[in-house]
Amino acid sequence: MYLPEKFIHKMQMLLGSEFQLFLDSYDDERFQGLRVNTLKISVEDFKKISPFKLRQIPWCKNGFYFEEGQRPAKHPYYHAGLYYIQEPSAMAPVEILNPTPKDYVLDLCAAPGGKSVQIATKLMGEGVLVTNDINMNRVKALIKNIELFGVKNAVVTNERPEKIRKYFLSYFDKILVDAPCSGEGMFRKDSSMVKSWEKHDETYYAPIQKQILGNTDDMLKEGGRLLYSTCTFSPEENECIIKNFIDNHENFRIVDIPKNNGLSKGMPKWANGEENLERCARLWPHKIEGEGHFLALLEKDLEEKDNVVNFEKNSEVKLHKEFCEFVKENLNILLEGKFEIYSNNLYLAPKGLPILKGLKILRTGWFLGTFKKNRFEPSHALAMGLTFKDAKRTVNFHRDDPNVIKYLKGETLNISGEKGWTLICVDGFPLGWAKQTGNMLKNYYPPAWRWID
Ligand SMILES: C[S@@+](CC[C@H](N)C(=O)[O-])C[C@H]1O[C@@H](n2cnc3c(N)ncnc32)[C@H](O)[C@@H]1O
Repeated sequence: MYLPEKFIHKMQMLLGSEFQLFLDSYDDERFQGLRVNTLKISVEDFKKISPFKLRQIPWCKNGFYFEEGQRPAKHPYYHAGLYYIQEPSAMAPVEILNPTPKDYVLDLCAAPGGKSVQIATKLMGEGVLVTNDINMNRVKALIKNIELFGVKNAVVTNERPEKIRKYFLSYFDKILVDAPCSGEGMFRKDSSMVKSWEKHDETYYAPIQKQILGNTDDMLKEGGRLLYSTCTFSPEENECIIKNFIDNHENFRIVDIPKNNGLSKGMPKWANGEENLERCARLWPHKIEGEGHFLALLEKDLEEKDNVVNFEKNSEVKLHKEFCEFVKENLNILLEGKFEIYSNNLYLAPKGLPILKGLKILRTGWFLGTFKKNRFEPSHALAMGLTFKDAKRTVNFHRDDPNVIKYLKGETLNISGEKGWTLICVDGFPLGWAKQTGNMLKNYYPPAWRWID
């Protein structure tokens, strides 16, 4: 494949005798992966129903390679949110950060959300995930993935890091900065990255990365952990960024990332010799079955005095009668917690949020639906966060039933049943809403998500 001369020359200087192996890896096949959504199905159960041949990705328990020619994005299970398709190395950062249930986690550069949904599966519905991206178009994809995965405890924002930091002083247990970068590690996966590298190389990205990372320090709790990752090789965007951060933040230290499963050490000599940079990790395409990545895990010391911030709950919203009726008529579960209404949209917010007035928020927890004239219309996100048993009326199709694709294409289904909102499922997993009237199921699958042949 075509690689820019300047890039080849630089990698040759950096890698010396290893360079030829590195270069040869560009002729190897690229690896493709999917990660099982354990909010909806266990890995064991997914393996039993998987239509794809799967092989374990060593650094991610829920992650599997699938073979070239298989098309998991064109399967009803994808529309049921049973997995996320993700480049295998990109599964490593969240595994290393390792959020646990009840953690408050920030994903600062999150779109399109591959790592956010991975964090959400680790939180198992507890704690809070604040997931942000500066680019509004990309935030739309982020919202789609959060909803498809059935994530209920995420707040989605579209803000600059310097604004977010003011709202969340000493709030987060874990922060992920999956920084925008020159993308050298993705050349094999996506050759268009070469073109964008020719426009913007490390000299463009390093100052942006420095600035983004520099805004995270006081959002982290004492003892909290921060993971910085890129999918590029250039030391200027990796070891040098971490060295600069550590030099300016005495209360942070680099935590050693175990060098197993093919992970290699960070390279101190590429950043003026700071020894502890060895504790970072590099994923090299000639050493693992995946693309190039860099990871640094940082921990904030415990001595620092915490800023005292009062994360008071907002006042409870008085629930409209239409929503209470909807729940009574259509669901077998009670929805309890902190409800919030923004421009007629009803949310069930995660517990423990600070007051967020002034931030550009697109989702604050589980989006349940919209109040329309004298009625409540359930959202697609509500359907995706329910299980088969949670709805009073369901229609469950086998994955090979032609009605599945008809439904995903937005067509009306000629099926009779009891009048009312009906949860359409594939093999027991919700796909979305339909409304039964007479002998027809009127389709409420979101137009923007429709199946295209
Ligand atoms: C490598 S991508 C993130 C990929 C994502 N973490 C995932 O796993 O799907 C980097 C993201 O950073 C965003 N970004 C760029 N500058 C930013 C900034 N100053 N603050 C927040 N996000 C930023 C870009 O819009 C882009 O979506």
